[in-house]
Amino acid sequence: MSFTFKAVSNPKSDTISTTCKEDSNSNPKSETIDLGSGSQIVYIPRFLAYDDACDLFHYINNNIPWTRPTIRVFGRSVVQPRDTCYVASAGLPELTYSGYQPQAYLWDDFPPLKDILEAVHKELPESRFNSLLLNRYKDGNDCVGWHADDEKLYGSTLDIASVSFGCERDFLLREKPSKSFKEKRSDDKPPSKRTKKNSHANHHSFRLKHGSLLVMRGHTQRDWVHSVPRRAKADAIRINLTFRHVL
Ligand SMILES: O=C(O)CCC(=O)C(=O)O
Ligand SMILES: [Fe+2]
Repeated sequence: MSFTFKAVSNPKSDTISTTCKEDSNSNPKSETIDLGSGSQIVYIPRFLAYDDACDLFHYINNNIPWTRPTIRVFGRSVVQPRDTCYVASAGLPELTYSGYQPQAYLWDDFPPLKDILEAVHKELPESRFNSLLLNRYKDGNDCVGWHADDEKLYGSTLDIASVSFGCERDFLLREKPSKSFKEKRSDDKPPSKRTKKNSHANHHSFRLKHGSLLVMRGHTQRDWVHSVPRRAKADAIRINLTFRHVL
């Protein structure tokens, strides 16, 4: 099964889809937040056309072999509060996080995921992602706690591209407390844009829309943590794909 969708956000594309009429005037095409010290967030609310994102949501929801693993958190075994799956190119080092090593599926097992990867690469031509962590939040009780994706196998200045489907959820970013390392760096620059009304200097919040793309760039994993907190009012499934580059 393969989809022939096109990302809608790339103005260079000559095949811009017009299937999504929703919010067409109320969303900017792309928003860049400079977090300072070489970290940025890029948010594209309508990366995928609405209908394409719906088709992909159903495919991923029904065809991915979701598991809800037990992980180690502060020395305790806990069931991860969301479903997960891992896809990676052949021959990469194995991923381990929180004492858990997910089975790596191949891109060829799920052709529509390759189509999304291709759309992401088109949007971010300088990126070469070779692995993907999938998360499924069944409702507002499912979440991901504060963390940074700073595992060694990603290297020090990775970009992570995050595509969301289904129920809108809040994605929060908070600066790590210790700045001693950053203050020694010569490329320290004050952030240029910290004016969003839902953002404080060291705290940002995005409501991630169906079909959106959010990119964490540069030193975001070194200097910031992120989370998707529980939300009592979220009563539907959200799926999130995070594309990463394993060295
Ligand atoms: O669901 C999200 O938006 C974020 C997921 C995440 O942070 C992760 O998989 O590391
Ligand atoms: Fe993460």
